[in-house]
Amino acid sequence: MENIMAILKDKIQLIRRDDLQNIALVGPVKLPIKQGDFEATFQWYSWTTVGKDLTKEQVVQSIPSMNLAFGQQSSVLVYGDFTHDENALIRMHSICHTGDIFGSQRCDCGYQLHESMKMIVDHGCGAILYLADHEGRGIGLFSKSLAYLLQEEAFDTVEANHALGFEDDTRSYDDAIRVLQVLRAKAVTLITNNPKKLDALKKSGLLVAGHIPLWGGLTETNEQYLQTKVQKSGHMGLVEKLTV
Ligand SMILES: Nc1nc2c(ncn2[C@@H]2O[C@H](COP(=O)(O)OP(=O)(O)OP(=O)(O)O)[C@@H](O)[C@H]2O)c(=O)[nH]1
Repeated sequence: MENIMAILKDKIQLIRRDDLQNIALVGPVKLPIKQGDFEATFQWYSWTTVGKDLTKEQVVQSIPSMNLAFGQQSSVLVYGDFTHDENALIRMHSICHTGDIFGSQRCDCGYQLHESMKMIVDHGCGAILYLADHEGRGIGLFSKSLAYLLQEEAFDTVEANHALGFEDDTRSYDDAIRVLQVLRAKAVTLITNNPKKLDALKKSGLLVAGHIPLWGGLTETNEQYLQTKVQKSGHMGLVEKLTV
């Protein structure tokens, strides 16, 4: 264990939460990425919650019994000198198994993920927080498949969540913000169309320089989904762009 801790100790940070858990943040791990013509090397961190009293060594010792493959862990891709650069773009991206992995055209998630990675690399500095417990705006993947079936019967995305007994949006940004605060104290510019994400950042006391809307990837199959976000969820941006 001593040998292992000599390697890992400086790569693990324990971040305080207000409850009985802490966040264990691990990284950076060098992550070279290639997506078609796009290539860049990011620094990657992952995090999970752990018992409040655990030391770094106890965290490492307890991971085999934590069944982490059955839960969801979030992560962050960092680009450039994220701590010191004056201007950093960030994206808090809610996991979308169908859009991000399969390239589903029922939503714009895959487009937003890949476009924001390019924007951050073009800008020279930033981070993408990939929030793994946000699937379906917080209802989970299985429930999202049920919601999609209802949407095929004329429910919109918000109505489908409600019909299944969920709130429209139950996502929390608290842990992501705590991680962000460890990685950077200077102001950030958020890539989003969602005012709730912007409010969460501002309320946390984090310095927010502004936001950049990201509309695109519009198709016949996601047009209604995007319209509903503008009409019912208050998403900001260029509404006139929403015509295929
Ligand atoms: N419940 C539900 N969730 C969906 C649907 N389509 C995409 N999602 C999820 O919606 C989340 C993304 O939320 P969006 O409302 O698209 O966008 P946002 O994150 O609020 O805002 P942006 O920062 O502008 O992307 C992801 O977790 C997707 O899995 C759907 O039809 N129903």
